[in-house]
Amino acid sequence: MNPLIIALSKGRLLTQTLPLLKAAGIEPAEDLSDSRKLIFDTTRDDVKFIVLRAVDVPTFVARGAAHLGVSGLDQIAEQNLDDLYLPLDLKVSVCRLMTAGVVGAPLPLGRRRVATKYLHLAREYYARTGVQVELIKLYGAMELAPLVGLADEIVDIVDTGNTLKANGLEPRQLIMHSSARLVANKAAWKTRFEQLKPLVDQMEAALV
Ligand SMILES: Nc1ncnc2c1ncn2[C@@H]1O[C@H](COP(=O)(O)OP(=O)(O)OP(=O)(O)O)[C@@H](O)[C@H]1O
Ligand SMILES: O=P(O)(O)OC[C@H]1O[C@H](OP(=O)(O)OP(=O)(O)O)[C@H](O)[C@@H]1O
Repeated sequence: MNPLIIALSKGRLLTQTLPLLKAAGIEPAEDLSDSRKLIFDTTRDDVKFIVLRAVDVPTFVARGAAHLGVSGLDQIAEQNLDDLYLPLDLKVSVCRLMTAGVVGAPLPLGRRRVATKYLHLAREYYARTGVQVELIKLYGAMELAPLVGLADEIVDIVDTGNTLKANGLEPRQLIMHSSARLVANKAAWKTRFEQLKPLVDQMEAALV
């Protein structure tokens, strides 16, 4: 059988996932974080890691280019892809997707300008709550948008709230809770069940 491909992303998800994979007997053969390589051997001959941008992990797994991956539920929900199965909540990278705005600033009576990288989830949320919005797609530093008059509100990830506070913003409405999830390709979950199930069970046993 071809090696099992696990899609990971650098940053907080990687740091928090590697100990769980280690508990399942899988470690990278070299340090992932300061390498330019994108495919890595592991301590198991039948397992390889690929390293992607966090936002791309659901795509690789949904299309079967990776069998398993780690992604935030926010990203999974935003992309709303078929063919993904979520066998395990890793209970790390816990955060909330929220609306936020300048402390005390009134909202416009008419259409609200909202800056976010979560276009799909934001559109769904405002439609559900009956608010007319103009969505402005950004790729980062969302907190800046209300400060310079680009937007009336943002939709972004909040954890401690420190980033909002440091920029004079306040959290408003909760859209969803998120945490890191193991994502499996649905077909692979069936065809490779004997290989995947023990791995997921070992990771689950290592959760604190
Ligand atoms: N401050 C935070 N605290 C806890 N979890 C977070 C926080 N920010 C993001 N996350 C979660 O971690 C996931 C990955 O975030 P990360 O910052 O590693 O990637 P990214 O910013 O989406 O991607 P990139 O750095 O490639 O632009 C997010 O999808 C979200 O679920
Ligand atoms: O409530 P807090 O604990 O302050 O966390 C929230 C911040 O964390 C994320 O950014 P991150 O630090 O991942 O940087 P990024 O913009 O590169 O994703 C998110 O986009 C917020 O800006």
